Amino acid sequence: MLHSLYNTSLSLLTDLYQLTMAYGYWKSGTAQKETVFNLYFRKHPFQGGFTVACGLSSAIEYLNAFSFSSDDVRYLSTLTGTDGQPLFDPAFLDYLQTLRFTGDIDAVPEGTVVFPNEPLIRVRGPILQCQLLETPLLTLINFQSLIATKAARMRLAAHDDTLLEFGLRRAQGIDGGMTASRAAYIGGCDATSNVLAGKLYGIPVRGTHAHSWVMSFDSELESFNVYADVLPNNVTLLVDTYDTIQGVRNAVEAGKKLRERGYQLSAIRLDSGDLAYLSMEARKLLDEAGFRETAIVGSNDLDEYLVTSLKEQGAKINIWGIGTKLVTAYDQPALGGVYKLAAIQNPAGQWDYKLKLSEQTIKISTPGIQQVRRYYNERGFISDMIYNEETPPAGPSTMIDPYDFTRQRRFADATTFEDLLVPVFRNGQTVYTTPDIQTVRNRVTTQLSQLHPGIKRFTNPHAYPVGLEQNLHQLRTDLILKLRQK
Ligand SMILES: Nc1ncnc2c1ncn2[C@@H]1O[C@H](COP(=O)(O)OP(=O)(O)OP(=O)(O)O)[C@@H](O)[C@H]1O
Ligand SMILES: O=P(O)(O)OC[C@H]1O[C@H](OP(=O)(O)OP(=O)(O)O)[C@H](O)[C@@H]1O
Ligand SMILES: O=C(O)c1cccnc1
Repeated sequence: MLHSLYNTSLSLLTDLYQLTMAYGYWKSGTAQKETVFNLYFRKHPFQGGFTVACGLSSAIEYLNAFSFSSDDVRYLSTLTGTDGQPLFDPAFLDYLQTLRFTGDIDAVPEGTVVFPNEPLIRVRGPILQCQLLETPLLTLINFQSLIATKAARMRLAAHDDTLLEFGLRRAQGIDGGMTASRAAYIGGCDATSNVLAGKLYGIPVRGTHAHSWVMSFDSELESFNVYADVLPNNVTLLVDTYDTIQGVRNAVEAGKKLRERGYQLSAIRLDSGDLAYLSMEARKLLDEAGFRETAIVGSNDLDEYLVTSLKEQGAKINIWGIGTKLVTAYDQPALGGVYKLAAIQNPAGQWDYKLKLSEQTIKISTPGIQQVRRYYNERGFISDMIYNEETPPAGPSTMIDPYDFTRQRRFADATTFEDLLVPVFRNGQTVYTTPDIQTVRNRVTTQLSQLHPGIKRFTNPHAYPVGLEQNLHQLRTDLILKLRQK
């Protein structure tokens, strides 16, 4: 039975302004207005060409546990405004105590490769509830998608080598460490050093030993022999505490003793110096001594660029231990996912579409009850079209680049398509079976294998085509013009 950090109510894990707006809706009698919000991002992280959606299972747990306890409302009752008077009417706090999520959610399954402007989560329901979900949904999806994407890039760099996530000690706190371990596994790591993540999420755990083990003995060789004695079935020896080449020779000595007992020296680890040169030298020494099966682990501030470079240099590393730069998403510490109102139902039961204007074209939102249609040919997926479910494409449709309407595309070469958002909640009840973590991880592998290599490259990746279906594009354009005229 796996457990999670999100299955107790975390309803106060939100920004105060969500609660003041909720209060405003309640007080003005508009709390029940039916709305649709979309969660999406505008730009891939790491100047990359793809993003891996991650965090939905945490969001589902969060929503299932969503409620305000008497303790929560007691705290809210202590909040005061600028005049020192209570912020919230006690009747509103009573209302909060009975509040549950009653809406619908459609979402892209975890592990799906996604692109800018595509809704990853679409929330439909009373405006008060939808608004309260903005901050927690963004908290859960932004970070996990960021780390899953970073890990997927590491996986692309490492090809078929083993990838170990070693980041807990450098993570952004406990939750940063826990969710990073989960997302890193989904993105393509093979195991984590984080034992609690292993227990809670069912991720394989792996590890070597630290320099302190070696330093605690009078000699390196003695430290290796004792380690091999006590854990003969898990021997990876860290060889760089004093002199790496001598360390490899000592590992070979310890390995020979281990062999006499019927065990194998599983690996050595290099954690400093020139990892290309030292791994090639170590490989020679190991091979000459008959330890051809002994692997070489490389660690030390690695990222996808260094792994790529080291492989190009001919490094003989076949297991990569990656910590800081993975779990902190070092070169881009946040994914800028946003959550925008896209439609409000009017009293006649029709949708009034909503759009946020901006001087920056990229920040103008898109209205509509959005769905994403992904088109495939025999090699993989070739483009995505965002459409309004109220005006679905009838047959082959033209899609239009939201930032340049002269860029249009028809799907002449597509053989099949699939709609990416699937029903997750209906009337507040889960209608989705969360896949196990292995299935999610496999989805990432499959999806990346279907993506053109130009989109996966790290430098100036090719932009995957994503556009708006022509009716949605027209709706958006008309709304922009109308709002600008006001
Ligand atoms: N052949 C190489 N090509 C490019 N970068 C490398 C190579 N070998 C190691 N690096 C990287 O260079 C960076 C600095 O390594 P450096 O050798 O200065 O660390 P170190 O001082 O040996 O290690 P530490 O400070 O942990 O003891 C690390 O990110 C490391 O992974
Ligand atoms: O380098 P990372 O990708 O973050 O991987 C984790 C690092 O953590 C350990 O180092 P330690 O905490 O002993 O620090 P140090 O090697 O930097 O001295 C380990 O030896 C790795 O070098
Ligand atoms: O097991 C290891 O080698 C390890 C674990 C955490 C951080 N650095 C290394």
